[in-house]
Order: sequence, then C-alpha cells, then structure tokens
Amino acid sequence: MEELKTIIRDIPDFPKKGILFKDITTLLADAKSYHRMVDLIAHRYFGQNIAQVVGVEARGFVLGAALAYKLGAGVTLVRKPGKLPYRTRKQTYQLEYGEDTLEIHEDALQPGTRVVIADDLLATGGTVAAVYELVTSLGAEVVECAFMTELTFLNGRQRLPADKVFSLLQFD
Ligand SMILES: O=P(O)(O)OC[C@H]1O[C@H](OP(=O)(O)OP(=O)(O)O)[C@H](O)[C@@H]1O
Ligand SMILES: Nc1ncnc2[nH]cnc12
Repeated sequence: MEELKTIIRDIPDFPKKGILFKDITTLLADAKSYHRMVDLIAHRYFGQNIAQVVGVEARGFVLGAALAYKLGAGVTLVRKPGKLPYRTRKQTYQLEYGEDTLEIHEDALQPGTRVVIADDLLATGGTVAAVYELVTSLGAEVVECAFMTELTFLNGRQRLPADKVFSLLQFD
C-alpha cells in the first residue's frame, strides 16, 4: 500500500489556499498501480451480490466503472447539477473546499438494490453523505462506501454509519 500512496502527488494550495490537494491522476495513469488499486477494492465485494456501483462525478466514475465491471454490476451515475436528462433528486452539500449539488435520476435504483458507492477520496465526508442520502432515499441498500483514499484527519467517516466505510489508502 505504501507504494501506491507514493504515486499520489501533493499539490499545495489547490483549488484554494490552505488545501493540500491529493492528485490521483498520477496513480490512474500508472497502469500497474491503477489495476492493482481496482483489484484490491473489487476483491472485498466478490460474492456479495452487488447489483449496482454508484459512481460520483467526476473522479468517482474512474473507480466506479472499473469496480462495476469487475463485479458484474451496473453503474449508476451521481452527477453535478444539470447534467442528468431525466427527472432527478438533488442534494446540496459542503465539501472541503466549497459547496456543490449532486443529482441522481429518480428511477435509477429500485428499492432493495444492493449498491456500493464509489469515490476517489473521502475528505470531510460532505459529498458521500449527500450521495448516501440520495441512494437511501430511493430505497436502495448501501453495502459500503468505497474510496481509493481517505484523509483521516478530516474525520469524514463520522458522517456515515461506522460499518459502511472502506478506504484503501489512508493519509494522516
Ligand atoms: O469528503 P469531501 O470533503 O466532500 O470531499 C471529497 C470529494 O471532493 C472531490 O470531488 P470534487 O467535488 O472536487 O469533484 P471532481 O471529482 O469532479 O473533481 C472528491 O472527488 C470527492 O468527491
Ligand atoms: N484535499 C483533497 N485532495 C483531493 N481531492 C479532494 N476532495 C476534497 N478534498 C480533497
């Protein structure tokens, strides 16, 4: 895991002064590291009847789609406002460096569908808490929220039930 962590690049003061941005593009571009990261996360959910992976725009799509393919699941998109064409549910939230809104199609998930929510990074947890709310409001069952990386010092996991968070790489 230490090897995977070193491939992630730190960018100070992006997108705002005081934020240390974890740039995962370097990990994604490295074929061996990207495949290893996806394989390690997917392994956790084999045999668990995951029907859908919910990917969070935009970086969450890169993990979510690969994970869904490995698990034989479908992909459900949670997108930034105004991008989904059909009727949507919306949730506004705070994240480490601002405020945003996310949307899901109101017919995207059937009640009882077993889902994994996938995103690249857990920081304050505002984003994933909003996605969790959207997904559960449709009646789906969240098996777990899976992240490539977690900034543990921001305590984002406290925004979710204790048994619903998994991150592959942690930064203290
Ligand atoms: O835990 P939080 O404090 O909510 O922050 C984490 C979120 O921030 C980033 O998304 P961003 O909104 O920057 O979007 P992007 O994936 O489109 O770059 C990241 O991909 C997570 O979704
Ligand atoms: N520090 C950070 N680095 C990368 N993505 C983020 N999303 C929220 N906080 C972030």
